[in-house]
Amino acid sequence: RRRICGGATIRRDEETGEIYIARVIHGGLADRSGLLHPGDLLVEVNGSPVVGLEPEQVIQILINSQGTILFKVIPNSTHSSSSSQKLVYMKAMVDYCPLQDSSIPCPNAGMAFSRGDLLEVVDQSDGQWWQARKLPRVTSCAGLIPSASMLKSKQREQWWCQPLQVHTCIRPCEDSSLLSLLTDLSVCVSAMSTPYEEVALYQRPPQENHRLIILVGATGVGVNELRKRLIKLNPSTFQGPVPHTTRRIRAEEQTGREYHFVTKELFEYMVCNHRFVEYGEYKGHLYGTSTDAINDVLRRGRMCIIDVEPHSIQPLRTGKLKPYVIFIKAPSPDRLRQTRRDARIITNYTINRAFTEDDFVELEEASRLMETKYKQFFDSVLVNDDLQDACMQLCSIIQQAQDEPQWIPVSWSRRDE
Ligand SMILES: Nc1ncnc2c1ncn2[C@@H]1O[C@H](COP(=O)(O)OP(=O)(O)OP(=O)(O)O)[C@@H](O)[C@H]1O
Repeated sequence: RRRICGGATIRRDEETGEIYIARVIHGGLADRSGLLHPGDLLVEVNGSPVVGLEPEQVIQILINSQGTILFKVIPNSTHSSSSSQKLVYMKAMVDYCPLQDSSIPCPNAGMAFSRGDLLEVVDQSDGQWWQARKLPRVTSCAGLIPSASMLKSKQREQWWCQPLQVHTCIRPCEDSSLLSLLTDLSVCVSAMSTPYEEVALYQRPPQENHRLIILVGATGVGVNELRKRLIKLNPSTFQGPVPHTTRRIRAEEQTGREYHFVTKELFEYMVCNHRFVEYGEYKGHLYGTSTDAINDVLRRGRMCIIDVEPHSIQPLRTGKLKPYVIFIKAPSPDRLRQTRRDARIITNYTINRAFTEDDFVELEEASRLMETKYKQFFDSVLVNDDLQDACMQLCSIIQQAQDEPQWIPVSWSRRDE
């Protein structure tokens, strides 16, 4: 059994009754003193022998002590300096709460985190429990988090033991298409196999292609409007990929400019070969955005801006595209009503009308759900309040994404990716 005391956890050897320092919490009191190390045998606390005591009794001695606390320890001769450990950075792809985890040796020393949090892992010497701090750093003291393998087995356990959880996990929030359902399932499965994603700071070398910029947001929040405005603002820098379509070419159009006009057979062939990021049907014709069209824009040295459904982000997360994902978030309900007075809801076939009260409620809810569900994939969140402001903020976020160091998965930098 283990308990925490002054930034260290202790454990009792059940055979001998001896009390040992189990781990020293990085940045805590004991760590800063430099005097206690994992494996040290605790002999006395303030002159009282502790051998044979329960860890709780040792804690009680500490609680009752006033002023200086005196430990008598026999140092662990084999301990290796923890300061020599390399810092590793991880993005959490799952949520974790130590207070709901019965297996944690010491819940008080645990650190809660949620999907998308950036963790600085300071100690991986234990195969089961690591020590980490959240970034940006608010405290110098680290907390216990389950190791990747530990978290994987916890996730697997939850998956198999709680069928209801699986159901919740895969329930799509904004549309119920089979594709969305399957992609949600794949997001869950991938979070189970990679609960932490190792990340590193990446600065795009000037000669390398720009990072793909992905905009996502709930229907009607203004993703398309922002994308269009951005491209209009600086068409020589920002560009959208040229989509493919099976509809007939019109007199004023040119293939490869407005669209790549292709036959239905070729389109279907491309679908089968996974060449589309997204595709769909409109008035009996097929339309789609291909990865080749994205690469065309990037190869020409431009910044490619696309807007996709959130379930299309995962397949785009590759070392070649190094996508930077910006979530376009709905503003507060009041601001939504004030700013969208002249806005129009336009959907595929027949609808082109002003926003109603129900639309505002739905939009706000959809935006909130989307953020909760996919936040681990977002690099930045932009509130689309005043349109001009949002457009300017978007420009500056994109500039930073391209020119300043950003956290990306380390796997994206590997040559074999
Ligand atoms: N910040 C804003 N202030 C006022 N009106 C806005 C703002 N952002 C977008 N709009 C307007 O809201 C309406 C919906 O925007 P838009 O078509 O870009 O939504 P969308 O998120 O792309 O939706 P969809 O996914 O259905 O295409 C448009 O009339 C657009 O001009």
